[in-house]
Amino acid sequence: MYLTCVSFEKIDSFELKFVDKTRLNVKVFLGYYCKSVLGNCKKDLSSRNTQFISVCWLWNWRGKSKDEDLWPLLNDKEKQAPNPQILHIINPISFFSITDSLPLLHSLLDYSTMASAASPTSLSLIPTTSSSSTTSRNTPTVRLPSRFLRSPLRGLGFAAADPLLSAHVASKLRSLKTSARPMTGVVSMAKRSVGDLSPADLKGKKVFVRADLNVPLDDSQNITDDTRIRAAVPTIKHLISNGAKVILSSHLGRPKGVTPKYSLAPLVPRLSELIGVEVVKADDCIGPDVEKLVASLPDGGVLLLENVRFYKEEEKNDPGFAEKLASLADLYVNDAFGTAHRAHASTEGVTKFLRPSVAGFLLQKELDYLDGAVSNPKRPFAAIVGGSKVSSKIGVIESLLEKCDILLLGGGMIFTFYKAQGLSVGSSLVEEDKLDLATTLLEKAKAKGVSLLLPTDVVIADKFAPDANSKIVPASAIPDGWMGLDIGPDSVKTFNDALETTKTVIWNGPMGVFEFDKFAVGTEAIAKKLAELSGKGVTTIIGGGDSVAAVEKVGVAEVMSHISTGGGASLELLEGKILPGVDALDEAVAVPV
Ligand SMILES: Nc1ncnc2c1ncn2[C@@H]1O[C@H](COP(=O)(O)OP(=O)(O)O)[C@@H](O)[C@H]1O
Ligand SMILES: O=C(OP(=O)(O)O)[C@H](O)COP(=O)(O)O
Repeated sequence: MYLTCVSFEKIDSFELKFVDKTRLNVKVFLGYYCKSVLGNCKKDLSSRNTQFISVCWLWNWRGKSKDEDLWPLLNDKEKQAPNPQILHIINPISFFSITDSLPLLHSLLDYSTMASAASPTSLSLIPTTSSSSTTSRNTPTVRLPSRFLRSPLRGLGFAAADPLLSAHVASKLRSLKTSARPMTGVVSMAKRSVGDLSPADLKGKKVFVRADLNVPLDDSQNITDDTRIRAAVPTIKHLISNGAKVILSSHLGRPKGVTPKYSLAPLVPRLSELIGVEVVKADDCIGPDVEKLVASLPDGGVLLLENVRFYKEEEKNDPGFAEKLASLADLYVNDAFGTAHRAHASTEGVTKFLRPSVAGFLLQKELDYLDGAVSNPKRPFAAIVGGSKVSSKIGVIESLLEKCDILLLGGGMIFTFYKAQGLSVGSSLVEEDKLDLATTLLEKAKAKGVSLLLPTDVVIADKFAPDANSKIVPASAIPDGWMGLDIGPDSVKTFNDALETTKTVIWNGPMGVFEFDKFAVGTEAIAKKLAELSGKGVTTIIGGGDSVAAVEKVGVAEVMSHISTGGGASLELLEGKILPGVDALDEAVAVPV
């Protein structure tokens, strides 16, 4: 039996068709990632007479062309596999939540029970609108009503790894068991967590923990916001209290080679204080000296490796470098949610060399929360995007236009849009190669009826410094030699009015250079507005190192619904993208049938 979901995006119902007569041998994949589902299917393609149920309801796969879909993941032999149902996995998009899936699953399984009693068979899910080579006029069909479909919804998190559901499906499958061949199990595709490891798995083990300790530092190397360090503590404490030796790794900033300014050394005192253990600091992240420090690490000890981005191999996800990192440890825990959208050596590469590779508590918590809140947001849903990582974040806007009702842009992002509209932007931050994209995005927003608001006035400065001369000008009147460093008061008012109607707001990227008091007004005003909305029951999610630092500075972090340690990561999650750092981790263990 092989059952998979095929693009549900533009359809409101689909059919279940019995397409093949084979002996019943059921394998169920409850999947979040079609990629993983396919990976698992591939393992079994070679074995004859294995059929699958693949219920991959949570992954919203947006393959735009054949090259981007799952087809290329199959090798030539697999593409010609005798099992024709494999074709249906080419572009699976599914939108079910666990709750929605239960009745669906029940009906599938009940129906397959009936069908198997009559004639052992194979199932395939085919959209009603599609034509399929495996559809035959005589195939029995069940039409599932559109209420089983919830669109557009996707998931990634651990909350959905409902063991009850896995157990339920397993018991259903037991009732389908035939003597012909045994059934294999129910695989819930959620990720394995550090909490799933037993004390015996951890005692005396060297654990490579990738955290995101990319905290803001001032010119004197003082930590200006320790949110990310605090967020990393529960996993580290759990490991040391179970007698593990923690080898802690992180990046800081975006250094090009070894740069003392980006050393992790300034984090050691705060980290030690929060963990309650004197953290040892290595001057490198690989090599003989590090190996010696690891060898002398006691059970329950913590060794902080130097900034992993001092090696260019980190961002290149160089396998040799990943292997060197991995060679320091016995197992891997990824707790770096803020960096989970990067396929780097310490977030993705190491998983190829370390088993188990599991998620830390922070990663788990972030996915649990964000998945629920942004995959099915209460509306109107607004996103506020600012900050300085224009090239990373401008691309996200296209997807946000699909999800949001209101999109507010601020920070360094806006000048690329102004310039694209023919305005002069002085010496403001501009991504020249994104001008066309900015124009397209403005047109798309209009066509989709999304309220995309750009600031109408800006605070400009004559230099990038806290003591710069400043003035407020309309967005259309930035003189040469001046740069925009904050949004102006009219824009704050317009943004506040727009936010007034919302039920969910996600914010990533400050509205201005809030580190300088003169240019912090716009950011602080938005922070205060979101705090006020939180008090009225609006879901408010703040993501990103600097955005979180900004709300901490204003003293309103506590009242927000969720403070996320990842800005780019939370936006990519919202986009429906696979986060490679999550994807690479071990799947949760199968429930045997
Ligand atoms: N108009 C601007 N010009 C230059 N830098 C800006 C501007 N507005 C905001 N920034 C800077 O953006 C940085 C934060 O950007 P980013 O890293 O994208 O946000 P986050 O860390 O919240 O994800 C801050 O250091 C801030 O000073
Ligand atoms: O600060 C981070 O991301 P964020 O600014 O999107 O929150 C993470 O540490 C990732 O850093 P990167 O965007 O340099 O890969």
